[in-house]
Amino acid sequence: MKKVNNIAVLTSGGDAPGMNAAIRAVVRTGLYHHLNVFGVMYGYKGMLTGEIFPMESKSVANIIQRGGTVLKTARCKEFYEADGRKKAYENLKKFGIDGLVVIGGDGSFKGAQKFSQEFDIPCIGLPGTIDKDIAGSDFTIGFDTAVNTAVEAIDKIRDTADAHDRLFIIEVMGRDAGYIALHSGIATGAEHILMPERKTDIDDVINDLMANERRQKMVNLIVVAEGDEFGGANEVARHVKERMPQLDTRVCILGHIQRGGSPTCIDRLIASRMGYAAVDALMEGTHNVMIGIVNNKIQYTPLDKAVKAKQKIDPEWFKIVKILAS
Ligand SMILES: Nc1ncnc2c1ncn2[C@@H]1O[C@H](COP(=O)(O)OP(=O)(O)O)[C@@H](O)[C@H]1O
Ligand SMILES: O=P(O)(O)OC[C@H]1O[C@](O)(COP(=O)(O)O)[C@@H](O)[C@@H]1O
Ligand SMILES: [Mg+2]
Repeated sequence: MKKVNNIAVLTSGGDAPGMNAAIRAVVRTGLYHHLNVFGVMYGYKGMLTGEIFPMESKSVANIIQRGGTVLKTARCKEFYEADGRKKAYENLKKFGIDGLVVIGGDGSFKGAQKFSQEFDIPCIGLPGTIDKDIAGSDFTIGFDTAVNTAVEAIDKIRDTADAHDRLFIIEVMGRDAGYIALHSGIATGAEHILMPERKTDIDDVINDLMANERRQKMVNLIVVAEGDEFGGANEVARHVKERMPQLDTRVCILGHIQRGGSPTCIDRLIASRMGYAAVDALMEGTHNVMIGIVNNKIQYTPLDKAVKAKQKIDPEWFKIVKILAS
């Protein structure tokens, strides 16, 4: 059964709440199976600089509830180049590492895919990103916490919007994916949700705002994903102010607050389960897959498929938004 002896774990790309719970699960499961477990600091950057150290059970004590990542994270330019990846491989080999768990987002998986094609170190990916821009899993580690943070913030914005009869245009994170916008927008009763997966029709937005004004619905919330092709909250606000200068319009960009904080129960659960499954996968000799959870079951997706196929948003959601905000 045991195809590996020395495994390493790292976190890469944007941090996400629950990454610590995933690290803990990988370390403790690895030790349970008598593997040597190494931590790599700062993602691929630490592989290049050789910041690699042995981990024990107590290295991951008291972290399940903490946001951020105790292994730190980074975006690493050198890893895009073959020379950089070779240097990283040589460093891993110095420690005899024969299996790697990469906790990160789509970019990290692209890197892991290249690395595992070039060298004889199998990689297992765990989807750790607030954006949920990865196929092969119903949830990504950090998404639920980020959405709940956004919901809490938007609820507060609604209070002040209501007090002043204002339109608020709220920008949430999501570089290429609108899931945070969709989930937080529906959960807070937003009038419009704008996201990269769907072309923004600004006339439609303005027409709705005009209709709301006619029927004296004065509080309006528009949630925009930062990656919306129309240009984000400021751009939307510029158009609205031009066409409806009488509206009292404000912009609020939620920003990095969405990346921090104690992970929700869901994020801790999926991180723990995925971390455990990652070690299983390495031990049974499975190579270069992402561990996902689909319909509450662990599912393996080849790394290249996880990053290529974007999750699709069911158009019915937009109908729901429109009906419920009417
Ligand atoms: N196409 C690629 N080839 C090699 N390495 C990559 C590639 N894309 C991303 N990476 C590596 O993964 C790191 C994290 O990717 P990034 O897109 O910033 O974050 P995330 O993994 O959260 O999506 C990058 O800084 C880089 O080191
Ligand atoms: O913290 P940075 O480097 O400014 O990156 C911001 C980006 O990271 C994210 O928070 C998460 O994206 P990744 O998971 O791809 O790292 C995006 O929503 C956002 O666009
Ligand atoms: Mg990404």
